[in-house]
Formats: sequence, C-alpha cells, structure tokens
Amino acid sequence: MTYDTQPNASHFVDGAYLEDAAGDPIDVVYPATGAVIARIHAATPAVIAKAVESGLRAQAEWAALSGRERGRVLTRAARIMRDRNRDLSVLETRDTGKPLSETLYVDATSAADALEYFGGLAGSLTGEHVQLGQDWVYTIREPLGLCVGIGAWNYPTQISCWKGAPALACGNAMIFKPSEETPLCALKVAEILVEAGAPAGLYNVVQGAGAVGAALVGHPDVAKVSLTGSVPTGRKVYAAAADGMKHVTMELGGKSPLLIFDDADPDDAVGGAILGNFYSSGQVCSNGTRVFVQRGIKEAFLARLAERLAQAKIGDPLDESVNFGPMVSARQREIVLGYIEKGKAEGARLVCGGSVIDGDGFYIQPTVFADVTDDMVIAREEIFGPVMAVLDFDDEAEAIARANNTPFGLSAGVFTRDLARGHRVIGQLRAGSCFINSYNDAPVEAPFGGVKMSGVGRENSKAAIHHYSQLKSVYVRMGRVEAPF
Ligand SMILES: NC(=O)C1=CN([C@@H]2O[C@H](COP(=O)(O)OP(=O)(O)OC[C@H]3O[C@@H](n4cnc5c(N)ncnc54)[C@H](O)[C@@H]3O)[C@@H](O)[C@H]2O)C=CC1
Repeated sequence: MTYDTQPNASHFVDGAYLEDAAGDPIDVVYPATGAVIARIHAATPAVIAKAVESGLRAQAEWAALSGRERGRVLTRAARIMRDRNRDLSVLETRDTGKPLSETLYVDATSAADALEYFGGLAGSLTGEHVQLGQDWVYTIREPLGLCVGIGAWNYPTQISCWKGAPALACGNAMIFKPSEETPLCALKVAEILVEAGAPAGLYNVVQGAGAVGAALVGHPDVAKVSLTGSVPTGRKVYAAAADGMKHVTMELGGKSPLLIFDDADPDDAVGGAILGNFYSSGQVCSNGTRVFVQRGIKEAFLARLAERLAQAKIGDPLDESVNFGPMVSARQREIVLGYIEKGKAEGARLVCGGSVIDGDGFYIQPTVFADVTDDMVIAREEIFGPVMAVLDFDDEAEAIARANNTPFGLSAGVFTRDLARGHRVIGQLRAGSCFINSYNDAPVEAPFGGVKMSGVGRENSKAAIHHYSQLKSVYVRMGRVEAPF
C-alpha cells in the first residue's frame, strides 16, 4: 500500500485533518510528469486561529510532562516513521520529484533520526545550580511556547522534523507551514505524532504560500520562528519576527566553496563534487557549487567528472535504479536554465549538460562549467539546480581568500591527502557546516547552519536545544534582606 497523494484535507490541526475550501487553491504537481496529483487550499484566518488556539492549549499540557515522557512520544514516532519508510519515501518522491533511490535513505530516515535523537535528549534537559556563598542561583530550562516552522521544498519531511523534533523535545508546540510546492509530507508527520501519543494541537500543519507564512510569523502568540528558505525571504521573516522580539532560526541559501588540492584522491574528489552538486538534482542549500580545482589537476578532474556524469541514470524517479530526477517545478527549471544561459554568455566553458531533457517532466541535464571566474554570475549567485562551476587556483592562500569572497557562508569543503592542510584550510573558511574529504553529510548529531547571509542559529545536535528553550534564573537568598532605607 502507498499513500494517496490527495490528502484527506489540506491542513492537520488539533489532532485531525481540517479543510476550509475558502482558502486559495494550490495544485500539487508531480515534477516527473507535470501531472496534478493533489489539490489543496491555503489556510484562511479561521484555520490559522484554530492552529494557534489548539497549539497554545496543547503546549501547556505538553510542557507539564517530564522530558522523559515527551521523549517517549518522539521516539515512538521515530519508530513508526521507520516502519513506514517506503510509503513515506514514495510520497516524498511524488511531492518533490527526487528519486526513490535517494528518498528511501535520506528523508523519512533523517526525520526519524531527529525524532529519535531529540527524543533521547528530552529527559536530560536541565538547568544548573550556582552556589554564591550562602545564597545560590538555580536555572530552569523552559520552553519558548508556540513555535512556527516554515519549510523549503527540497526536503519536506526532513525539514518538518529537524524543526519539530527539537521544538517538541523542549516542551514547545509547533505550527509547521510546508512550502506550497511540496505540501504533502508534513501532513503525514503530524498524523504520526498523534498516533505516537502527542496531544492534539501540539504539531499542526497549515498550508499556504508567503502570505500564510507572514500571518504566522506576525501572530502575537507565536514565540519563535524557524525558517528554511532563501535569503530574500529570510530577510523579510527575520524583520517581521524582530518586530515582535521573537526568537529566530534562519537556514538560508549558500554558494559554498569546495577546494580540491592536487594531492587529493582523484576519485574521492570527483565523488565529493558530484555529491555536492547533483544530489537531489542540485536542489540542496549546502551544495559546494564553486569547485576550486588546483590548476595542475584541472583537466584530469574534468575528464573524470564527465565520465562519471555520463553514468547518471536519469528518468522515472519511482524506478529505484534511477539516480537523477527532475527539478521541483517548471519555474525552478526556468530559473536554472536562465543561469546556464548566463554562464554561456559570460564565456564559461560548458563541459557537459546544459539542456533540458525532452518530455513532460521538469528535467535538466547535470551541467558543468569550467574556466569560471569569480566575477561571473554563475560563481556568485545561488542557482539551486544541477549546475557546477569549476574555477582554477594556484595556491592555498589564494584559494581561501577567493572562497571567502561571498556574502554566503553555509558550507565549505576541502579535499586533500594532507590532513594538516585540510584542518588549516577549513579553519580559515568562513562557513558553518564544513567537510574534510567528504561533502554534504548531515547527521543529526552535528550542528547544521550558516554564517553571514546564510543564516542565524543552528539546527540539529545539542545546539538546537539552545534555540528552542530559554533559561529562567532564580536567585535564592538564605539570609536577611538588607535594604538601603
Ligand atoms: N540552509 C538550509 O538549511 C536550506 C536552505 N534552503 C534555501 O531555500 C531556498 C529554496 O527554497 P524556496 O522554497 O524556494 O525558498 P523561499 O524563500 O521562496 O520559501 C521558503 C518558505 O518561506 C515561505 N515564505 C515566503 N515568503 C514568506 C514571508 N514573507 N513570510 C513567511 N514565509 C514566507 C514560503 O512559502 C516557503 O514555505 C534556497 O535559497 C535554499 O538555499 C533550502 C534548503 C535548506
């Protein structure tokens, strides 16, 4: 059995599916064929009001449980997700177009990892005791309250849990708004949490585009907003949250550098560049899309890369032997094609790809440009598609300076057999999530997030706890109070 793509209703609020047909219609399109696979409605003010009201109610009940009790619900939800991994993966593939050969291993799986990890941590969250002579201070780690999560379209299941799991572990409630491009998967996460024992209203899913997101961010009862999205949206959401003095986590875009030195293992370096550019058809925020290759090995690197890319199996994402799928939407494909045209016009050398693949789906070939220079648009702007820019460099200091010459700072990678150099270079790169002789690993145990324009705060790891809780400090005087008058 696989899930129907048409959900029972558009939203999941207060423990049940909820519809309000007065909301703007949203068509859900399967990117591999262009077919409409579901029709839903954006949330109306009435839906948002119900999500907020039930979220506040559930949060009070949930925060009164012990951390261990909350953790038990999250780990139970993780187990259910793993049991249904195939169904959830098929739905993720239909929602996003990413090949099943990927979704089976990284989407519901990574979401379950987050539920399991934060479920495990929930019982260990404590404040501290500070002795001050006879007096003392103790701190209580408290939840923030009602949190809002807003997702991008590339990892709908994963994003819903990377935000939801730490929020819930700390005793918060969450209203999650998926991207309007990929609204289906988060509904299943909400269903599963209720099945695992979460109180109705604790994790609500409401649909809609930017207007619904903005209504949630601006709601006076919302204490925190965590966004995964582009830098322009991040600016707007951060500003709106600031108006209400709300906590934020911003996971935004990138144009990350991948430095390949001439002593790198050639196959590993090519493999890393492929993982950092073509996984999920290049729709990954942390991708290493500026590949700096030391001049002496450039042509050998490009030849090996072209050979490996020729082996990509492009096609029906539900066929498990396929490992390269379509872009999420016709619009995104147009954006990416626009960048490919700019690359050609600016004089970059097209090594392979560069065209759409005929058919109804939104396919585009894995594309590599060489001889890219720092000033070209394809070296400066996030493309969010399967387009790799290869730049040459001569020495380490030059590569580091050029790699850092960007407003973004999400990720960075280095391939070298000289581990001292690996650490030295990574130490100087201004990025939040870095890799040595690897690329794009994102285990829940590691903090994930960017510096500079790529974001604020960290997801995953123990660091996320600090972004979903706050400390109350209590001073306790053991002696008499001495007042001046
Ligand atoms: N750093 C990270 O962890 C990741 C970042 N991204 C970034 O996301 C972008 C691609 O995703 P898109 O969905 O196109 O991004 P987007 O910025 O267009 O939309 C992101 C989300 O924000 C919502 N939104 C739009 N305007 C809003 C407003 N004024 N107030 C509140 N919510 C609003 C959208 O409906 C959507 O749910 C890329 O730039 C990519 O780098 C994607 C994945 C991971």
